Amino acid sequence: MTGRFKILVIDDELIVRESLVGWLKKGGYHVEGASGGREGLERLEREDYDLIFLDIKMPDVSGMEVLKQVKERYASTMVVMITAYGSVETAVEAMKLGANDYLMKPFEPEQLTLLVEKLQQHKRLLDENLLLKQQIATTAAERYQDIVGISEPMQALFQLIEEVAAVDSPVLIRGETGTGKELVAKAIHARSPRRFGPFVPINCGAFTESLLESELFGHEVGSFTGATKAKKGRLEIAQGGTLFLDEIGEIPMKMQVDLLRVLEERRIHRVGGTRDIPVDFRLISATHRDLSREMERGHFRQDFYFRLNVIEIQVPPLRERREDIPVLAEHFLGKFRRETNKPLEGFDAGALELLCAYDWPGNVRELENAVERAVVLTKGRRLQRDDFAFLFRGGAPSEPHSLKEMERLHIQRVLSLCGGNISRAAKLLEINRTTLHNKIKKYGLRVNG
Ligand SMILES: Nc1ncnc2c1ncn2[C@@H]1O[C@H](COP(=O)(O)OP(=O)(O)OP(=O)(O)O)[C@@H](O)[C@H]1O
Repeated sequence: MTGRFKILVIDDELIVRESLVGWLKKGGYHVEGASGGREGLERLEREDYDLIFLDIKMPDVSGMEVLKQVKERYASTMVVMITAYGSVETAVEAMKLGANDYLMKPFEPEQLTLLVEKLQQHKRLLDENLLLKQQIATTAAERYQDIVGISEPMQALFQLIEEVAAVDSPVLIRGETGTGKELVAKAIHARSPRRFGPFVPINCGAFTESLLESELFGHEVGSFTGATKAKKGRLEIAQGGTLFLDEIGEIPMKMQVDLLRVLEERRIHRVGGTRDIPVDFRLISATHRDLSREMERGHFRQDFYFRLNVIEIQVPPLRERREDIPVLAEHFLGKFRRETNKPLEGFDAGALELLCAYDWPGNVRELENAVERAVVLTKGRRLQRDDFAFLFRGGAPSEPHSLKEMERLHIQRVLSLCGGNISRAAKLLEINRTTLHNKIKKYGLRVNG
C-alpha cells in the first residue's frame, strides 16, 4: 500500500530535503525531491503525487505561490508546509489557502511517520468519497435509463421512447453506427409492458446466411451435420419479450421472406422441423443503412420494410447534438476511472474544446473509446488536449503506430474502400464477418461508406 503513495519534497535546503527524502524512503514510500518551487512545479506537470512537503521560504518561487498553483491545478494532492520556528503565522495562512498541515523544523522521524500515516488515511477516505460522488454525478436530468444526453434532440428522443414503449408495434431505429441504437431498443423494452420478458438481441451482420437462419429459427436434431441436439432460436427465446434485430440491412433477401412470414403468421418452424411453434415477441430492428436506397438497389424487400417500419425512430449523430459531448465524456471518464482506479480529476478546458469540435464519425462509441484510450495512456491528473491528439492524426500517420493502431487504420481504410460492405471487407481482410464485426465495435469504426 505504502509503495503506491507518492511524495514530493520541495525544499531548497539540501539537508532538510535529503533527510526528509531519506526518512520517507525508509518508511517504504515512493519519494522524490525538488530543490525549489520551479523544479517542484515542473515535476508536478510530469507526475502525480499524493502528498507534497513544501518549504514556505524558497528563493525562486515561494512556497505560498506553489501551494496556490497546486490547489488550482492538482486539487486532490495534499500539501504539508515546512516552516521554521517563528513563522507559524505563515503556516496558518497556508492552511487557510488549502494546505493540509504543517511541519515545524526541526522535526523528529516519528512525528513525520505519524503525520504521513494520518494523511494517507485521509486520502483513502477522500478517494472513497470521490468514487461515491462520481457514481451519483450523472443525475437523472442527464440520463434516461442508461442513455446519457441533455441536448434537445435527446430529450425529444426520451419522450418518443416513452410513447413508443406503451404500444406493441414494430419499431425501426435508424442512425449511424455507434449512436446508441441498441441502448434505445433496451430502453423501449425496459419501459414496455413486456419488460418482465427477455430482451433478445441478435446482430444480423455477424453471421453467415445459414448460421443466421439457425440462430433465428433454431434447429431440430439432424437438420445439418453436427446438429446433435435440438436448439431453440432467438425468435423462440424472445417469447413474451422483445426481439432486437440489429443491422437488419444485412439480412439476406431469402431470410427477409421467412421473417416476413413469421411476423404475419406468428409461428415458426425450426430448421429441419415441421412442428408449428407459436411465437410472441415485440420486434425492434435497427440499421445504419439507408434502407430506401437498399430497396432501390433491390437489396431489401419493400413489404418487409413496411412491416418493420411501423414506427420509426431516428437517433441523431453526435455531431448534431454537441451539447451532449461534455456530459458523455464525463460519464465515460467516470466509468474508466472506476475501472482503472486512476485518480483523474477531469478534463481541462482545452481537451473539452477539442472533443466538442471533433466530428465523431464513429459517434458515441468512438467517444467512449477515445476517453478510454486517453484515461489509460495519460500521465497527468487531468485529461488534456494532447491526450486526444490521436483523433486528428487521421489516415496518414506521420509517426509510428502501435500494432493495434495500424490494425484500426487498416480496417477503416478497407471498410471505406468497400463502401461499408461488411462481407466484401471481410473477404479482403481474410477474416470472417463476426471477427470483422467485433473489431469494428472494438475500434469504433465507421461502416457507412
Ligand atoms: N447516449 C448514450 N449514453 C451513454 N452511452 C452511450 C450512449 N450512446 C451510446 N452509448 C454507448 O456507446 C456504445 C455504442 O452504443 P450502441 O451499441 O447502442 O450503438 P449502435 O448505434 O447500436 O451501434 P451499431 O450501429 O454499431 O450497432 C455502447 O457502449 C453504448 O453504451
